[in-house]
Amino acid sequence: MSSEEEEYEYFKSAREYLDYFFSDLTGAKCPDEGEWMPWSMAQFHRTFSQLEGTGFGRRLLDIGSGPTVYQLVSASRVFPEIICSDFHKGALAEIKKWMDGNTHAFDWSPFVKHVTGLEATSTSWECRQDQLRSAIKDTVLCDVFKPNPLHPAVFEPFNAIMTAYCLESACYDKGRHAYAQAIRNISSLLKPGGHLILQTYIGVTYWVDKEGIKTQDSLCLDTDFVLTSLSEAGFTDLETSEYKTPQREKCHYSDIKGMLHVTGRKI
Ligand SMILES: C[S@@+](CC[C@H](N)C(=O)[O-])C[C@H]1O[C@@H](n2cnc3c(N)ncnc32)[C@H](O)[C@@H]1O
Repeated sequence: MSSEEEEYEYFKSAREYLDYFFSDLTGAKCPDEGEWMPWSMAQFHRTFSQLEGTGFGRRLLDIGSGPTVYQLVSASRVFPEIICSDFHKGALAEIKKWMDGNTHAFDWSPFVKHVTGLEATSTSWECRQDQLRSAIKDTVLCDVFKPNPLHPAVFEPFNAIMTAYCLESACYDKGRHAYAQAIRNISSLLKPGGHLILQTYIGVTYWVDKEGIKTQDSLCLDTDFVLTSLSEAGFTDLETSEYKTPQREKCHYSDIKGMLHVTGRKI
C-alpha cells in the first residue's frame, strides 16, 4: 500500500474511531469500558482547575491527540496555546476540519457542554467551544520513539504536556522498555517544573478487531509500572486516580481492566 493509500485508510478509520467511541458520552456503545468518558473528563476538569492561577505558563502540548479534542476542553480554559500532535496525518486532519468549522467535522458539542456543566460558571458552552478552537494553535506530526518526538519541528519546551491513551497504543508490539523510553522522549519537550497529565488503559491483553479476531494492539500496563517509568524518567509529585471497568461475565471486545489518570511534575 502506498503512503497515500495508508493515509486514506487511516483517515477513514479515524472517522470510524470517532463514530464508534465518541458518539455516545454514556459509553452505552462500549460496554467493556462503561462510563469512562464522564470519568475521564472529570479528571481533566479537576486537574486543570487545580492548575488555574498557579502561574504555570501558557503553552501545552498534547501527544497522540488522535482525531479527538474532548481531552482538551478543560485544558483550553487555562492554556491559551495548545499544540496537537500525532503520528498520523489523517487523525490531525480530523482536528483541522473541526478547527475550520467544516460542516463534515465531528460534532464535539456534547463534550463541550458536559465540561461547561462541570465548570459551573456563567460562560456559555458556545463561548467555551470558541475558546477551545482559538486555543489550538497548530497540529504537528509526532513520533514518540524519536529523541525529539516533534522532529523536524522544533519548539521551546512546553509548560505542560498531556497524553491520553497514546503510549500504550504506540508501544503495542514494542514492550515495556520502549514505553519507558517514549516517556523519556516526551519529557525532553517539557520545561523543568512543568506538568505532565497522562491517561492510560490498564490491563488490556486483547481487543477484537472488525473481523472479530483478537489482536494485541495495546501494551498491557499496570499502575505500578506506569508510576515507576514516570519516576525513573524524572517525574515527581505523582498523583493518581483510577477507574475500574464494569464487572462482566463476558468481554465484548476487550478485557480492559480500567483507566488510570496520573499527574506529575518534571524535576
Ligand atoms: C487510542 S488513540 C488515542 C487518541 C486520543 N488521544 C484519545 O484520547 O482518544 C492513540 C493515538 O496514538 C497515535 N500514535 C500511535 N503511535 C504513535 C507514535 N509512535 N507517536 C505518536 N503518536 C502515536 C495514534 O495515531 C492514535 O491517534
